[in-house]
Amino acid sequence: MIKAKNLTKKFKDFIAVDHINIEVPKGQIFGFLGPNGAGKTTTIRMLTGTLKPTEGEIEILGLDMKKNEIEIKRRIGVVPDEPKIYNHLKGFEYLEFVMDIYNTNNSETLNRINELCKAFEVNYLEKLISDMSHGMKQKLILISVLMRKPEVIFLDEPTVGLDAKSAKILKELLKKYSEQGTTIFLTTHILEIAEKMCDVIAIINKGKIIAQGTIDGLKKQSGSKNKTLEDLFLELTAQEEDIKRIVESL
Ligand SMILES: Nc1ncnc2c1ncn2[C@@H]1O[C@H](COP(=O)(O)OP(=O)(O)OP(=O)(O)O)[C@@H](O)[C@H]1O
Repeated sequence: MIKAKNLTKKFKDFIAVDHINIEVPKGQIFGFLGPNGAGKTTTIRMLTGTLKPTEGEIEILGLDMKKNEIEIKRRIGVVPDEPKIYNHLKGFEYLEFVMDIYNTNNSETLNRINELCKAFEVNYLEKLISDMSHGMKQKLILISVLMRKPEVIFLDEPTVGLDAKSAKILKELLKKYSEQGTTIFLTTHILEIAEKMCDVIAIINKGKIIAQGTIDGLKKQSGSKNKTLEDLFLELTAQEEDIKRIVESL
């Protein structure tokens, strides 16, 4: 469903994403982890057609991104890390706008909006987006994506700004959708989310994928099944010694 081959992005001389390979089959929840600045958002932007790669191939839903960008964009859903949406619109106007773009202004979608609003306790669709908090905007974007039931969903740090109940509902919903065949690609800094939700994870560091597999598989490779994902992540990204040194110096 999601394939990237030798995917690379250079910003002038700086290599933000360095020849990475990713393959996510239908119905899988794929977790993309990495320290700040590792290249996660840059990768998502390339996979979703908002940033042109410097090198490499992308295939989504069996379609080549170079030839079928519009078709891919029509069939995927993207929840970006920053909820940048039209501030001058009210919540319901934004949802209507998205329904018009995707040509899904029908009773089925309206019913789904109602259900999703109830689930995420969104009772502020009359408010202007400019007057909404970060979490309120995040929930509006989530609804605008989930209401369309896209076949592939990309989420960049989706639980940031969400209260505990909304975050839990989102996690449960994503699991349910994946069981129904939706393919999910998400980034998170919350390793517990990765551990509980993801079928497969990849860890990116300085633009390169340094580990990829199931969490159990990665633990086995590291030689200790008792390690937590946090231990494994810090070890692989060579941050464990740094942390010891920093804490000792404080
Ligand atoms: N438009 C740009 N121009 C120049 N450099 C960029 C640009 N976008 C991203 N970068 C750089 O590419 C690197 C990867 O950034 P990216 O946003 O992909 O990281 P990330 O893994 O998503 O980080 P975080 O976890 O902090 O969100 C960073 O060093 C960043 O400064």
